Amino acid sequence: MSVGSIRVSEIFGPTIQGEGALIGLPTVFVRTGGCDFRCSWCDSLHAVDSAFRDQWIPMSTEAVWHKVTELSGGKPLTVSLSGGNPAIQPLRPLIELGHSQGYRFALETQGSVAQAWFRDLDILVISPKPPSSGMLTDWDQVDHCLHLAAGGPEVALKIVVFDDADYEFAQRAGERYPQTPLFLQPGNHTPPPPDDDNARIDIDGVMDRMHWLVAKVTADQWFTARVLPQLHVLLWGNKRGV
Ligand SMILES: C[S@@+](CC[C@H](N)C(=O)[O-])C[C@H]1O[C@@H](n2cnc3c(N)ncnc32)[C@H](O)[C@@H]1O
Ligand SMILES: Nc1nc2[nH]cc(C(=O)O)c2c(=O)[nH]1
Ligand code: SF4
Ligand SMILES: [Mg+2]
Repeated sequence: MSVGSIRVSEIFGPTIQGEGALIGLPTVFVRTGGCDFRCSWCDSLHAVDSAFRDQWIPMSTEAVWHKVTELSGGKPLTVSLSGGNPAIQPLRPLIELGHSQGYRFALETQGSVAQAWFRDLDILVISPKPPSSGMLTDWDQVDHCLHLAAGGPEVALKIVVFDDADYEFAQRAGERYPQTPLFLQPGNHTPPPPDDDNARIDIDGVMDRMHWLVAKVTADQWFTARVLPQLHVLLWGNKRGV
């Protein structure tokens, strides 16, 4: 991979942002390839598992930007940077280029890698990984991400919840960052078959966890938490590129 190139798994859209603070907002996704985590339930393994490495294309900033402007018809919108972990890619020049043309940038990351350029984003979504993921969250790194973003983007936390232990993890995150909007997202259990466009999902399970989560936050009087399903999963299941 040449210096400065971005490892891209897929660029798609416009679609709507299906998760969290920007839910429903039209967006183009740039999904980078490669992740320093391997969550047990990751729904984007095609951008994580090295078995898919041959599908990750090193692209120049200009080439990525050309595709984004083509998909958006040159009309500025919010670009969603996801992955994999987009924080391990050299994205500063892309953000700079897009801003010069009136676009906005949202980035989703697990909070394991902090970058000075987080400050240049418009929205930073940190999604610390709860126990069910099998990953360990390093809160010092999450603190560092928030520290570097201070004075820059809007910041939100988005925590996937499958069970009680995950819910308690989310509560601790809420206590640690009382000023930061926090979104709870029910987990989608179905193992994602990344190449199956008609991938079926456990919609009943997602809905059960959604009901359960609403009951939990209201019973606990956790009145600052926001509970949202993955809208794109409700609409399109595990289909890729939507
Ligand atoms: C695929 S990740 C990519 C960005 C980054 N690696 C991260 O985890 O934040 C985007 C979002 O999808 C969430 N996610 C992944 N698999 C999921 C699943 N099976 N059910 C619900 N949310 C999931 C992640 O927790 C994260 O908030
Ligand atoms: N529509 C849509 N919304 C999303 N929000 C977060 C996504 C992701 O995989 O990062 C995602 C995605 O893949 N599609
Ligand atoms: S951190 Fe994000 S992309 Fe990486 S394995 Fe976990 S959910 Fe998937
Ligand atoms: Mg996804």
